[in-house]
Amino acid sequence: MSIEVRNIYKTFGSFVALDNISLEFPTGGLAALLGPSGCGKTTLLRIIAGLEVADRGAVLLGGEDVSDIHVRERRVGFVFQHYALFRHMTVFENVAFALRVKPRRLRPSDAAIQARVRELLELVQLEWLADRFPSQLSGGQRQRVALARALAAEPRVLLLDEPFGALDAKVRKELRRWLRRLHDELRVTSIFVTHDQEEALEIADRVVVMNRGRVEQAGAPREVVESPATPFVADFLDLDDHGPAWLVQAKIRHRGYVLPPADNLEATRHEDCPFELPTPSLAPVARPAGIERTA
Ligand SMILES: Nc1ncnc2c1ncn2[C@@H]1O[C@H](COP(=O)(O)OP(=O)(O)OP(=O)(O)O)[C@@H](O)[C@H]1O
Repeated sequence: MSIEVRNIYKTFGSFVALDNISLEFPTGGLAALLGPSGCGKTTLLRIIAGLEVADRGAVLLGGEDVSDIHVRERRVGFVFQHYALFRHMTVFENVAFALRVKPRRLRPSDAAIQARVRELLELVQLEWLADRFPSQLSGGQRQRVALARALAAEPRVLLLDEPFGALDAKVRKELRRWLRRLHDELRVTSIFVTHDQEEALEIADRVVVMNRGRVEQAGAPREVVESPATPFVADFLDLDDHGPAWLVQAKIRHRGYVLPPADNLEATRHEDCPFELPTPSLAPVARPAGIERTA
């Protein structure tokens, strides 16, 4: 289901948190809201969810204006950075919760709930932990349970606010790739919030760069990296860390280097290169002798 926001304006007192935001998120996409702390990412996500009300503007799900529809009726799934699981419930019961609290006439039978929860736990690869309690899980496992729980309600769209923000870098990297694969399988229109450029560029198919309550640029990762629309975007995407192969190559081009032809590429390290090169498993990088300065 598509998501659209039209002319969203939101203030907190005299502070303008969102200043006339209009965006479209096509059905089945995985989009990232990217920007520095305080730029309005979470506020926009909460308005889409129905957890926050905009002063002006509209939210449309599948073309239908849901601005006045209560969060419960929007059928939106959320996963937050610190979205606490119910501590006194097992993993299984946490995931089953959304099904058990449905009104009686919509509630699946016990057998159907069992089957659905097993299926979801299998999807997030945690069926072997069904009987554990949240305190017996790692942070990454907890977030996967939170995702399974969000999916249990069969959301029409999925909103994730820094879902892996509290995890260490390695787990975070693994989980974001896993999320991408899961999304490829499910194709539920999803938006996630992050302040991590690499995370957004690596897994999203559309990146919205925000700054001070405004959209600076929205486009495919390659587009925002290769053709930043504003100085802010160029500056914000100037990554210290390496990213995927095409991103590293784009960075090389932007810094005044010309890449040698592809068959001349090999994984190596070059003293002149202004940033750390990726490991061979991540990407091919330029052979030292093949790199020419353009300026
Ligand atoms: N309930 C509130 N009352 C007053 N100001 C708020 C409230 N919620 C958010 N803000 C302000 O609105 C701005 C946008 O906040 P928001 O949480 O959307 O930013 P963000 O981009 O998600 O930041 P972060 O990456 O730090 O989570 C911030 O300056 C914040 O202080």
